Amino acid sequence: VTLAQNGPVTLWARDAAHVAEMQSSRRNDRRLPMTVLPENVSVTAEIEAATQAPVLLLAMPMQQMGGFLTAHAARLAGKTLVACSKGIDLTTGRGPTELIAAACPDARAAILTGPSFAADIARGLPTALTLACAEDCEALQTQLSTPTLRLYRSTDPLGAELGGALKNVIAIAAGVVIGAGLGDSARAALMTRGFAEMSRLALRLGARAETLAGLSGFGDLVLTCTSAQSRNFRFGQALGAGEDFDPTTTVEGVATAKAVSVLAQRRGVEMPIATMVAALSEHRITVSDAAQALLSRPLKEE
Ligand SMILES: NC(=O)c1ccc[n+]([C@@H]2O[C@H](COP(=O)([O-])OP(=O)(O)OC[C@H]3O[C@@H](n4cnc5c(N)ncnc54)[C@H](O)[C@@H]3O)[C@@H](O)[C@H]2O)c1
Ligand SMILES: O=P(O)(O)OC[C@H](O)CO
Repeated sequence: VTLAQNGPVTLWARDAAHVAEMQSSRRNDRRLPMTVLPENVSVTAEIEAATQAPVLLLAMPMQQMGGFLTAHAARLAGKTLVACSKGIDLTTGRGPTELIAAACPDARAAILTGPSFAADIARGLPTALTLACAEDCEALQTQLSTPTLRLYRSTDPLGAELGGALKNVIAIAAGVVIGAGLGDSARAALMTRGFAEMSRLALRLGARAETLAGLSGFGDLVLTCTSAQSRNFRFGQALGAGEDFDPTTTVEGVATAKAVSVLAQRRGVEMPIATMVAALSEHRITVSDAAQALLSRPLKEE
């Protein structure tokens, strides 16, 4: 919707019936109700039509990205592929740009990530994101920036995608704290220690500290841990309150917590909050036992 301010956009959906619905109503009520698609957004179910563009934004759930890339690798060859997904692939332990590099070695991979609710962007509310690519991406930054979407470029895609992935895990934990009535002070402590955990793992994997301190890490962590617009936060809140949550809602932090726990153990990095979120999400531990386990850890320097 926002990129249509810069020129024609093709929106691809797999389901022809849903495409027909969107073409006639000019809305995607299932995913972005109340937003009318601009005239120069054309909707198609034909992947051939969608992959005519030189630049493609990949915005499907993280655990679906690998399959999509493999299925369409030939059509994606040589394209600029901008991943918008946040997470770590459970099967390979890879982030979005690594999945792209593995499936489409001659495509140019970038990650677009940061504090952004789709509904805010679609409403034209001011939003800032990180666009990270291994090589300089100044032209792409200009092409994808709009009057209300301000992109900052980075050459640290690893750091940017780890920030986007890990913040979802901490956001679940923040939701649990609020849902369980443990209070705002506990949430602030958890966000701070969660940021320390995110940075510890990301730097061990080769990311830059300044990337984690930027929009894709700190910025997205603050947004997602403090807003009920966040599905990860709301999922945690329901978990903390012992309530059910709609299983059809995309909650990227659940799979990411699982993937991170394995990654952290393999690399010998302490990730107590992520490990606890994985255990809570799988109902292997109660909220009170999880809180007790975190609070009773040995005292240490900050
Ligand atoms: N919604 C937001 O505010 C927001 C903001 C920034 C980043 N993201 C990220 O975008 C990614 C997608 O999440 P979302 O919010 O759009 O979820 P969503 O549940 O709203 O929509 C997911 C879309 O992906 C499609 N899809 C599912 N499997 C697919 C496949 N195999 N191939 C092609 N399309 C498929 C679904 O049909 C649906 O249209 C996530 O990684 C999320 O973290 C979301
Ligand atoms: O709804 P969430 O929790 O997936 O958050 C959406 C975006 O990632 C916020 O930056």
